Amino acid sequence: MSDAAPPRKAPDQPWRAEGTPDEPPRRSGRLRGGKWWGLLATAVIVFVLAYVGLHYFGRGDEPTISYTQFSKEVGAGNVATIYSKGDAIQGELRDPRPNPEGGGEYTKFTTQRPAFADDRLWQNLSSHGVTVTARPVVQERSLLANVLISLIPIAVLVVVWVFAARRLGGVLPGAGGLFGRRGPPKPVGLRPGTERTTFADVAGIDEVKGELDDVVDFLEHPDVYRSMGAKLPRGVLLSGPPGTGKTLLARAVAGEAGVPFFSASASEFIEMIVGVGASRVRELFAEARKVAPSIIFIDEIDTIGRARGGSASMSGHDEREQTLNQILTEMDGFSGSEGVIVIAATNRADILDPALTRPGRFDRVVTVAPPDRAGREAILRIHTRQIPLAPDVDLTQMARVTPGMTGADLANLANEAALLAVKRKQPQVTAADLSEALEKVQLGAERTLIMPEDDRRRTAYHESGHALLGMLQPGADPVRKITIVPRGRALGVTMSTPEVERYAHSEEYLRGRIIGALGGMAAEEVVYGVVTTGAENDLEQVTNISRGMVARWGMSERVGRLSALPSDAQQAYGLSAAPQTLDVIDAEMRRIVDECYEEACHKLREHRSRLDALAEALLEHETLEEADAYRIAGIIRLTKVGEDGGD
Ligand SMILES: Nc1ncnc2c1ncn2[C@@H]1O[C@H](COP(=O)(O)OP(=O)(O)OP(=O)(O)O)[C@@H](O)[C@H]1O
Ligand SMILES: [Zn+2]
Repeated sequence: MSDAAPPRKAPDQPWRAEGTPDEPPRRSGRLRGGKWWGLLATAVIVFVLAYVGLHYFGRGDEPTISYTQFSKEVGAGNVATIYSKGDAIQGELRDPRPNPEGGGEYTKFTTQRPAFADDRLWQNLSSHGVTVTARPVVQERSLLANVLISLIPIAVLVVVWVFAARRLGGVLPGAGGLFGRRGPPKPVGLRPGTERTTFADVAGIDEVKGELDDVVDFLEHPDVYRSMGAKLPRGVLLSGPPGTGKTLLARAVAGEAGVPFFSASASEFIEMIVGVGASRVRELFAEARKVAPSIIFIDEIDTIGRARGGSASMSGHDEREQTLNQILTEMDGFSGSEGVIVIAATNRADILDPALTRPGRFDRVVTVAPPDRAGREAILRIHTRQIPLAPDVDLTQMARVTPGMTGADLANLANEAALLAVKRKQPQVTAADLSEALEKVQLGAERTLIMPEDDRRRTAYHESGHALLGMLQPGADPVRKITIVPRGRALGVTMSTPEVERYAHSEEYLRGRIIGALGGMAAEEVVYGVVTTGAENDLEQVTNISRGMVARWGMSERVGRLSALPSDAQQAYGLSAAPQTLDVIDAEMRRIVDECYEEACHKLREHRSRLDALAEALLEHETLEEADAYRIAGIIRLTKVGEDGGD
């Protein structure tokens, strides 16, 4: 939109767009546009006030004369015309008279007839040839004036509205619609001098950054990818609890690549009338395509993307579905080389419509977990970059006492501490400010799951049990990472992946897997004597592997070398397992699992000091990488010839 273009009518847009710092013309265009609006609004107000003033108060040339004076002039035959309304009289003389109030002569005048006057005025007027008009001009004028006056508050409101709307970047519903904040994407939210967000502003989620690296690379060099005919992800779904930095990450991807960033919240699409959401989605994508490569960020995608068949009201439901379909249609419509990448965020990935995660849509799902201790320290460093810290502040210690807190919580913590320091008129933020702020933030941060200390300890032992047994089994998949940072419904995770892809598994390997999976429960039993409910997933694994061993892979003497559980194809031919066979399968599975559990407990007792060491290290660091885990457990990882050794 050129600077002086007249306001165009357009639907308001629920998204915000941010240019990049390399696009100054657009930004300054918006600034000048703002001034122009200000000038116009001021001019309108001045004009209205002046007009009203002139018409309403601007009759200083008609002096008010006394009724006595007026009667005298009538009697003298000097009154030419009068206009009257009620008892108010306005009139004109034939010959000018000296003003009784002083100030020269007058011909026009106004006066007021007293209610008690009993002077047969009408006869008097007609006998002296006065033209009498009963609908005075003054009424017409005051009507106009009244209209204008009543317009003033509206005008003021409108002006305030426009300014507020521009300030808030279109957050006010409808304001943009009336006043045409349309045209090319406006870099709202990027004030001059604001630095762009980059990966340097994001800490504690390095894996996630790693997963987004190629997206950045693609946005930076779309031509390279295009000339190779390479297809790129169209949609990335960031899934994780609130405050873990999903929005920040999306913005950082745009910042790293130096491309425009459009952000919208899915809930904003569906607040309005049916059908509007879909058309807004269309507009949003059209705008993003115009300036591609670019990023569209859709927050709270679950509000429109939840699996169909929910209990929403009819119209709300329709609107949601239409909006969702429009998003899917737009994404399907990408040729894949346009360079518009959609990043969506949710904290409920579990309820999303599977249509969203189909190939060609949000086919890359990236989990964003709350940070571990080292991550929290890094985040605290980022958010205290601008804050002068007293020498007694120890961010490492701060990270240690903030388990479970997210990036947003930590940012809030740093800010609260700074506010306290300001209130106390200190030159620097001290350790005392930080710990007081922590109390305040923890009280307020209900959404954060802060695990009680004994639950953390139990989780640390549980994961250490899995990990240690994984490390002790000869030939088991190496342990890659252990963490007690909660992810989704899991309180902790131990990851082990094979060195090379395996296609056939020995019985020993499978038993090792079962022992490892039981390691968490076994550790709880060894250390606490009782087992908690955190092992559901472990038991699922155990069941699957043992059933396979017994019923599929012929690893049980009693069942024999039979495929005792018919496959789908076999079932189609009417094959099913005999009830006796099922009983035997059951008994054999139990035998294997019981043996494995015995062995797990036995091994953990034997290596109790290693178990303790791992658990303590986990409590301290929350996450252990492969090399550290093996070092702390004091286990030398045996590598096969030709493989790269660990550390
Ligand atoms: N990993 C992080 N590194 C640095 N700062 C972070 C991080 N995570 C969160 N923050 C801080 O918290 C703020 C809020 O995070 P953000 O809005 O990106 O979280 P979110 O995951 O999108 O949350 P929500 O689901 O509530 O929208 C960020 O602007 C940033 O200041
Ligand atoms: Zn477990």
